[in-house]
Amino acid sequence: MRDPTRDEVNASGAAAGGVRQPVGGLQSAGREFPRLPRAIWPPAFTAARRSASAAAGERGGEPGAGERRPGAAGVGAQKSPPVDLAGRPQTRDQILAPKRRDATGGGRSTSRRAYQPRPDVIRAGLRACCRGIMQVGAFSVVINLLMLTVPLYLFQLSDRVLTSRSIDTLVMLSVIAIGALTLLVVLDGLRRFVLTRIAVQLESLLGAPVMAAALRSADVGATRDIQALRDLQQVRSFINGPVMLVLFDAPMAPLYFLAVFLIHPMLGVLATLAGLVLFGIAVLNERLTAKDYGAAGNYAMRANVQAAAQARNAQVIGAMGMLEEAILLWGRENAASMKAQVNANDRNIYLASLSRYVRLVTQVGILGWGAYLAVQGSVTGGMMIAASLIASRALAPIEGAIEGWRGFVQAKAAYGRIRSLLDTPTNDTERMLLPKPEGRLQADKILYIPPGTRRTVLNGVSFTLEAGDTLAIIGPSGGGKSTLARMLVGCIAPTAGSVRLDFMDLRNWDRRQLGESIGYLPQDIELFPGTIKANIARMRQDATDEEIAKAAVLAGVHEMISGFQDGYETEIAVDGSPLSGGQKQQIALARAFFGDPRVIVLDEPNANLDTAGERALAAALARAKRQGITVVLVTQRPAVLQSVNKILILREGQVAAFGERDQILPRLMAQTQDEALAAARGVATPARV
Ligand SMILES: Nc1ncnc2c1ncn2[C@@H]1O[C@H](COP(=O)(O)OP(=O)(O)OP(=O)(O)O)[C@@H](O)[C@H]1O
Repeated sequence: MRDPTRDEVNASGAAAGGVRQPVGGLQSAGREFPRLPRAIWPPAFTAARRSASAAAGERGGEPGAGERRPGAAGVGAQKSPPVDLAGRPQTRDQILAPKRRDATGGGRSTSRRAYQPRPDVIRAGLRACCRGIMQVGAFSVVINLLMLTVPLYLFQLSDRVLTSRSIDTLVMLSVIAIGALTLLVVLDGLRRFVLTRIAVQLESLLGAPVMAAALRSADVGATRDIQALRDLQQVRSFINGPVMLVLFDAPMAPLYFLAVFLIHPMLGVLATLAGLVLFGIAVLNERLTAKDYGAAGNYAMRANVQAAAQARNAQVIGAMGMLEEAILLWGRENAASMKAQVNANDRNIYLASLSRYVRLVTQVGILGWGAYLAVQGSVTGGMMIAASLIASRALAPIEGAIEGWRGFVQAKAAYGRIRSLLDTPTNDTERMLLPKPEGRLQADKILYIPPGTRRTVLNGVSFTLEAGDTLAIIGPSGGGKSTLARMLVGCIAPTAGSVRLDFMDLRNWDRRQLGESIGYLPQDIELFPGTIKANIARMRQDATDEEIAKAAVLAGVHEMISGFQDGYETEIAVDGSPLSGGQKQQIALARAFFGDPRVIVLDEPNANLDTAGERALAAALARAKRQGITVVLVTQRPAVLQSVNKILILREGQVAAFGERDQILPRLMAQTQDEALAAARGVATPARV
């Protein structure tokens, strides 16, 4: 059987979540992910591949995952002219310009859509694994029957061979036993292979939806961070692990009890009683450890969040000698996690030891009672030994479940977190692609109370910008400027009211199309590890060099980039080096200008700029205006106000003033003068604008 390629694994990721795959499949920074090892693949994988292709078809004829989209050159790759699905050359506008679906729902656009996770992604994932799970179940039934080989062999040796002294019988029985054991080992290996692939398949199906959901939850300020990805790995390890095999073996335990009963009812009663005692211990184990294991997991999660935050702030920690405090902060959570873990582990060890003791005593008990019955002539010696071995086999899954309980609890908790993350309602239903916006931006009575708080951050904010307007949002610190900026680009949704682009509520835009029409420079700039050009191109694989250069020129950073030895190919590290703070800001500015956006929101774009940088920014704003791009900039610096035509003053979440710059600026200056005079006289002035 042919092993699935990375593209196919990638495609299975698309199957559940409708993921738009990066052009070129699982490629990262020019490197290909290693192929999966050749091995036996369960037919479930083939089914998943088929459903993946079907899903790709459902999404409006997108090319299959891993295929190169026609015309997609990739950042830095050899460029070839884009062509449409029929092979006709296409311009970029034709590719990106949305095609409306006709009223009958036909003529669906081939333009890329926002990532649309399926609501039933977990169920789809489990369904795809169903066939593999059934295979493992079938293998387990046969394996558990074959497990009776050794007891039966012993029984036959003792009661048949030793009494008849027949070497032929011995040879025949030995051949049969070795054959059965060979089959057992092969099937056991096979079921482990299949489980490994089920685990990989589940992760490849859920990886993209979980990653998307994790990013989305981080977007709205949730702290789940990338924990969900760790959870997914935990679930995969569990599926691969020994406890999973125990779970498959457990349903066969009654068969063994029945076999002991058939040997002698009294021995069966003894084995069953031991089984009930072990079951009781298992229940007790669950009661005594679940809470502490849960707490240990939660503390460990918090410790990881602390560690990640500290890694991000490593320079601050180093520079200001905060290492001890940082370790203390992380260590507190970690210690709490370890304490809870030790508590639970201790109880688990006591109970696991008790369960082992019960099993061993049961084995001895069956042997002893068997010997008594043999003396009485009720059973033979071989039956006695076989009964002991079979009873031990019957009790093994319960004992294994107690020992592996921790893994089970942790995997269950991880799965629960993944579920709740994927079940979090999103606004990502499939949206009709709209005509390319012109840039008319409207905020209508926006109220914003951050989820989980009672604090009103924005209250009744309304304003309208025509395409090509340049608005400066100014106001005191904490007034809600950055929150408003994030809302204008659709990062957060208003609690009430709406933000509209070209009359359409941002929530009704296709997320990908909206993103392509918007440029955003946040206050805290993080560039991605990669080249300058990949960063400017928003990591898009289909960006052309021309588009990248155009964005850099528009943002006025082409000259600055030329100063680097490797120019656009300069590699940016995780910490942003070799770029300075101002240079990072300029690259992020070019990123905001990339791809012909119609609205650009810049949050303190000049915070790190020198005079030359500010001049470049002013020129960029002028160029944007000439191109009819609507620009909103949050600023604290008066210099940039010369480049805008509208000003909005935001104070305590409310619009204190909004209008043409030439009307607002004189009032602002008059107030500044009043304040300066009042400060000189030592009296406070009431806020006017
Ligand atoms: N998710 C949130 N939860 C609670 N409070 C929030 C949240 N987001 C913002 N705030 C509060 O809203 C207020 C406005 O924050 P915002 O960052 O928008 O202010 P700003 O005007 O941009 O300030 P600065 O000029 O200092 O950047 C702040 O007091 C902040 O604490």
